[in-house]
Amino acid sequence: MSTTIDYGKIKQFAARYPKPNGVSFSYGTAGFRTKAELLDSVIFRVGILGALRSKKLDSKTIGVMITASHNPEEDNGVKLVDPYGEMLEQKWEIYATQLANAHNADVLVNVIKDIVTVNDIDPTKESTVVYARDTRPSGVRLVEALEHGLKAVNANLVNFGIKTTPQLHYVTRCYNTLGTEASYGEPTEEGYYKKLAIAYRKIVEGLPRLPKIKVDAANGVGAPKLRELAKFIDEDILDVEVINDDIDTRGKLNFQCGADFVKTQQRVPLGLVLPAEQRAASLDGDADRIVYYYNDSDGTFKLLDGDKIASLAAGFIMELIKASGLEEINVGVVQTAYANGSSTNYLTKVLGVPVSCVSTGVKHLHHEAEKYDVGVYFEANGHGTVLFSPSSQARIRKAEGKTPENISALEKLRALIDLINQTVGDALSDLLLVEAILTYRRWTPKQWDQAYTDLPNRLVKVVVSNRHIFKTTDAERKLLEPKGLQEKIDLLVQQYKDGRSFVRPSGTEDVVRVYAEAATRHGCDELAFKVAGLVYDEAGGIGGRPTEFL
Ligand SMILES: CC(=O)N[C@H]1[C@@H](OP(=O)(O)O)O[C@H](CO)[C@@H](O)[C@@H]1O
Ligand SMILES: [Mg+2]
Repeated sequence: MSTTIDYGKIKQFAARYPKPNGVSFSYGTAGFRTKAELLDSVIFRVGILGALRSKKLDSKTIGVMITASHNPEEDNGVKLVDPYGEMLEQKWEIYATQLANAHNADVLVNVIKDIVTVNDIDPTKESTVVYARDTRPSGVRLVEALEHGLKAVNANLVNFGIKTTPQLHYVTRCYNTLGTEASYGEPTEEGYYKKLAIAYRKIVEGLPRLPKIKVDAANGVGAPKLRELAKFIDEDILDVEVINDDIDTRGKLNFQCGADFVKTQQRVPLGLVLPAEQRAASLDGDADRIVYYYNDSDGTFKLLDGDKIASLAAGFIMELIKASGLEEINVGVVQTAYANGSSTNYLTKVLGVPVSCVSTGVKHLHHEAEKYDVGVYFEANGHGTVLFSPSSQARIRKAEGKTPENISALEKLRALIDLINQTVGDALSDLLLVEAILTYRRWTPKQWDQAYTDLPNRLVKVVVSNRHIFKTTDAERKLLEPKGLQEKIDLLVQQYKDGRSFVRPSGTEDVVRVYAEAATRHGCDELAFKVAGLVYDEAGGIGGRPTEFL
């Protein structure tokens, strides 16, 4: 089969995937995401872009994931994954947007020609794309559109089937490191489970097992995959019950369950009976996020979110590094503006770890975390992981340790390097990470929670006529535009003890998000709804002013 680009063939294929009229697409924080019925042409074109990216990068394998994560079942989305499992390079996001918006086949071909010329791509190079989808029914049709895009440019297709998003990131890195010194593992689903299971055993072996954990899988792909993973881990070291595991009944995916629901509603998901002081966790629809929680003895719901996980992980890793006798391995934590103020305070003041704040979106966190020897990054919503730099990995693997304490800590650090999916936040890998730390520390969820108390916080959406007029600075914590709005927010914030509030346009939904926190629940809610009211009134609110806005 010829590998070169045949523009006539592209035009023929493209005719089957006309761009819908009157819609404009944009490759945002999480790739393209919208109603599934609008996405056929977009995904067809993403196939073409994936192949071009592979050609550009010396025929490395590129990943494509079809999912809309925690969003409603009728939505879908797509994102490209670079060779080492990272998010697509930012410069190429613009090409994705240009391709998606080309209004006919001729324009499409011209955009492709431009990408080839500007990037000096050798069209005759081979290209390979590995792809997967979540359990959404629309995924079947959209995978076909992707395959047509790939065939239009004679790419090699590797269908990875129904998988979690982090599994696709994992396998992409595995393919590109196969047989090298940096080999990330076996490029199969089974290889993924084995790697995690072996590492988990190394940390918890010989320690008393924790009580059973219930995991809400959001009726998504996490359900069968967690069950599969559990098969590789003996019951004597992990006791897990998967709930909300119905991936066949329409309308159930993420419906009143899952990590996003639990985080935003601050209550247990549908279908979960949770006795006091027992821990449970929720995954999101593509299993790249996880949050923990429990009910206190008086019935109060307590959330252990991404900030709590970051604090738990950073504390544990710092302790191991100290015990290992290795010197000068620095640990840092990366958060976004949505991190609870109490968590930042705990990390900096109690753990004494440097914390950086970056813009929302995994790529920003990941990039910043790479600057540390060990970079822990988590979004408050439960997406995150830990990155060990190549040099810190080499040092940890090489060190022999002088004392039994050194040796034991080094063994655990080595196991952590394998346990943690370093390509991207991974709910299954993070679940095992948290379970391993809790087992090691013999902590109940309440003991874990005692590190610090979250400031009451609230997230509110405001629907406006054009969210693109909102321009931010300072890791999205301040508004530059609309002019004058930030000053008014500042005046409101000053009225509340420990008050903090910021406004930014969402990168995944057509809304503006308002975040507020303050010393009391009443104060926090009042601040959030006053700022939301301000945004609605002064920046083009539409669709009726919600009654709770002040
Ligand atoms: C407040 C919030 O949770 N924002 C989420 C959401 O982004 P927005 O740009 O806020 O829509 O989706 C992103 C992708 O999943 C995730 O990275 C981010 O944390
Ligand atoms: Mg997700």
